[in-house]
Amino acid sequence: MIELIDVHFSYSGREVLKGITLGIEQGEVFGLLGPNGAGKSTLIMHLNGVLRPQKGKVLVNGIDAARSPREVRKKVGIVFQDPNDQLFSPTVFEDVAFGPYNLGLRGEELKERVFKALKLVGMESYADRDVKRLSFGEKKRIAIATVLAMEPEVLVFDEPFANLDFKGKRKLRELIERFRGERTIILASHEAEYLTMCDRVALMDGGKVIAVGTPKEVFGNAELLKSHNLDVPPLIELFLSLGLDVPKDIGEAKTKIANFLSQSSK
Ligand SMILES: Nc1ncnc2c1ncn2[C@@H]1O[C@H](COP(=O)(O)OP(=O)(O)OP(=O)(O)O)[C@@H](O)[C@H]1O
Repeated sequence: MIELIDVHFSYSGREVLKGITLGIEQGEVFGLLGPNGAGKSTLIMHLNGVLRPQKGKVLVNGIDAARSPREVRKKVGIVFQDPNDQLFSPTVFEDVAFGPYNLGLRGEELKERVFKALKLVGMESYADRDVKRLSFGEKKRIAIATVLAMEPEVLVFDEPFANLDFKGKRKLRELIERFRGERTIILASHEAEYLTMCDRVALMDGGKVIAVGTPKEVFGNAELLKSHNLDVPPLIELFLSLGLDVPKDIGEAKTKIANFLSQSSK
């Protein structure tokens, strides 16, 4: 679905992407893990042609993102790290309606699309609210809804869990599970904890891909993570030390522990 081939990018002569080659399959939940400044957001902005590689290529379903950004933007929806970069209308309804309106939706169809997206992030009662007066976490959930309302095939989330409360994080996890396999989902974070639900993870640092593998393969290498200034969450460390696979959430962690205890008592 997405192919990055030797992508290089510099800001004012300083190279921050140094030859990224990466393939992401259709329907995959893919994690980009890397410390601050690794180049995750810069890479993400290449996925819909906001930034263009100075060398190399980004292909979405075979379409060159730099050459056909308009076409690619219909396929790839990006939720930016800071919702203030994404929200600009007076009310929540208008902000969420903006994308589908531009896709040609009107009347009841538009209204249905907006409320469907708001419901997915648990914000349907916020439609008439003034965007400027929302809290940061509320804005973040609305920013997610603005992208969901366009129903893109690829959903990209840059640090989506940061600043969300318990309910916000739960809703986002539910959303990812709901779309698993159906849409391609890319999650960027500097915290491994939020990427355990991924099918595969790429570890990035210094504008390069250092490793790609399952969460077990990548997070299992604690020394590698620490050498790139990344924390190994205690829960992951515990599971790996017991020889168990990394659970994708607390529900799976409970099941794995229960099975482990029943096996050990036999
Ligand atoms: N517009 C810009 N102009 C100049 N340098 C930039 C610009 N945007 C980002 N950078 C620099 O590029 C490098 C990569 O930044 P980027 O935001 O892609 O990293 P990141 O992995 O997303 O980091 P974080 O986890 O902190 O969001 C950093 O050194 C950053 O300071």
